[in-house]
Amino acid sequence: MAESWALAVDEQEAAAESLGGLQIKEKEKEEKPKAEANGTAKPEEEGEKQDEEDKEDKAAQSLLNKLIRSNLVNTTNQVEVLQRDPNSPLYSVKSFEELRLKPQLLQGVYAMGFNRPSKIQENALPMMLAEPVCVPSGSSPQNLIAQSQSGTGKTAAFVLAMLSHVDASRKWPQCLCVSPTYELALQTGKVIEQMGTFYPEVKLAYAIRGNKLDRGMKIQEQIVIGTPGTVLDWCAKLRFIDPKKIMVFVLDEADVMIATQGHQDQSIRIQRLLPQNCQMLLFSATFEDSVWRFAQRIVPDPNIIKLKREEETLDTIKQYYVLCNCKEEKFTALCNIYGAITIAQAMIFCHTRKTAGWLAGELSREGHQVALLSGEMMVEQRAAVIDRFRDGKEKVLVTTNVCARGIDVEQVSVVINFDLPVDRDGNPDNETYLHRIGRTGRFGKRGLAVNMVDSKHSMNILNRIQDHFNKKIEKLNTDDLDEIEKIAN
Ligand SMILES: Nc1ncnc2c1ncn2[C@@H]1O[C@H](COP(=O)(O)OP(=O)(O)OP(=O)(O)O)[C@@H](O)[C@H]1O
Repeated sequence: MAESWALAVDEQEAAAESLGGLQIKEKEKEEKPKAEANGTAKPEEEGEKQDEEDKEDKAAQSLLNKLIRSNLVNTTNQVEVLQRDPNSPLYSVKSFEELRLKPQLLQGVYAMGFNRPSKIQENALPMMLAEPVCVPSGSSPQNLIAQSQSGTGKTAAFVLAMLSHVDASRKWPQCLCVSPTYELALQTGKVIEQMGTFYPEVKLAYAIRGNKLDRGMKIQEQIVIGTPGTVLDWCAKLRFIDPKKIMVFVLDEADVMIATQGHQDQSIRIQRLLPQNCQMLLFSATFEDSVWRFAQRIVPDPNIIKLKREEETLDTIKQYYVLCNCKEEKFTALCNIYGAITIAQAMIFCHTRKTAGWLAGELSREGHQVALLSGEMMVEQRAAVIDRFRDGKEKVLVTTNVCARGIDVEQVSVVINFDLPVDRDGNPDNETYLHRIGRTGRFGKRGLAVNMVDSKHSMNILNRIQDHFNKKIEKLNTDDLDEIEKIAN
């Protein structure tokens, strides 16, 4: 059985490599990047301590979301629009034709399988495409700050705006896009290349570490995408780009940007080099005060578009807890649950990598097809594991919270908190609890959540979670098969 577990891991890793993430991985090896952006582990130190250091990594999470997302996130919420000039009519479009795009771009949009603009695109696109971009000095173009959760079509929107604004006959950079990390820049670059498939005259350059150019060179590509440090060097120190000729400046993932030391200042310094009539566009998945303050420094006189996140609720979830004394007992309880009810697919959350690894091994020995998401995996490997699980190739996904934050696997109806979610100070992490087991209105299917409690402390955590949501979490006796069977009905 141990071999089969090892085989399963090999298989998962092989799947990850075939994803094409390899290219990034090799580059990373060459250039010895910091561990910050790619979700790779720090040098191997055994044990729980390291797991605790396994801190949330916004950039890695954002990349993971991009890698596993193939569709738009649907939301029933309405877009809020604040126009710079409240007297001007509010334009929104329901089709891409209405935007009068260049035929090559319309073809690119349709080839990507987009039939109609997403909610955020309906309002953002007409604003961003409003002509002329280069307005006479004295007035400014339509600047935009847009916030909506990941997967709502922001990247596609600003890529289309950049491609629409370039003059392909001019051989110098006209659009500049900054992304928080090397990997995110590559990912957005791919979207630019894809959408521009039928517009080959427009070229793209990557201002990212490792892309060394000869001194004195001038970039001829019309669009440049990169990370703040390299973009700033290329504009200011090395002068590969004449910032005064930039017409559109995009700052993507502002919330991730400000979480990285130095990026905020570099972005502001880039922005200061740009001409007054350059269109400034800023995108963010979240909009806490710090992001808002940053946005206002980068984007003068903005239009603002916001789309609220679809809230998750516990209304359609049956919640239980099981009392145990140790992890072995928790495992037995889990086996009893599996023995009593049919579980199509389940996600199991552990606090540490070590527990997750142990549990995955035990489950595998019991004959389950198990997928393991672990912190030492590269983001591309994690994406491949999630893809396989979504395709039903494995029936159980064991993971730590850090790895699974923000991931939606719609078909999962059973969630097991093998360890309860706590924050770094050991207090209940209500938000994570809700996110693990909650459902949005769209997936209002019934779900089942089982919490394993193994100490007074975790009982206390559970009680506090229960009080916070004001929803009863029932006790379940997993030694009583009849009782377990009932919860499935
Ligand atoms: N109008 C559209 N119709 C159909 N699919 C779309 C449309 N716009 C974007 N998509 C697809 O939806 C997914 C999410 O879009 P996009 O990456 O632009 O969102 P985002 O808000 O930028 O999210 P993230 O910040 O995670 O990148 C992508 O797979 C993209 O190809």
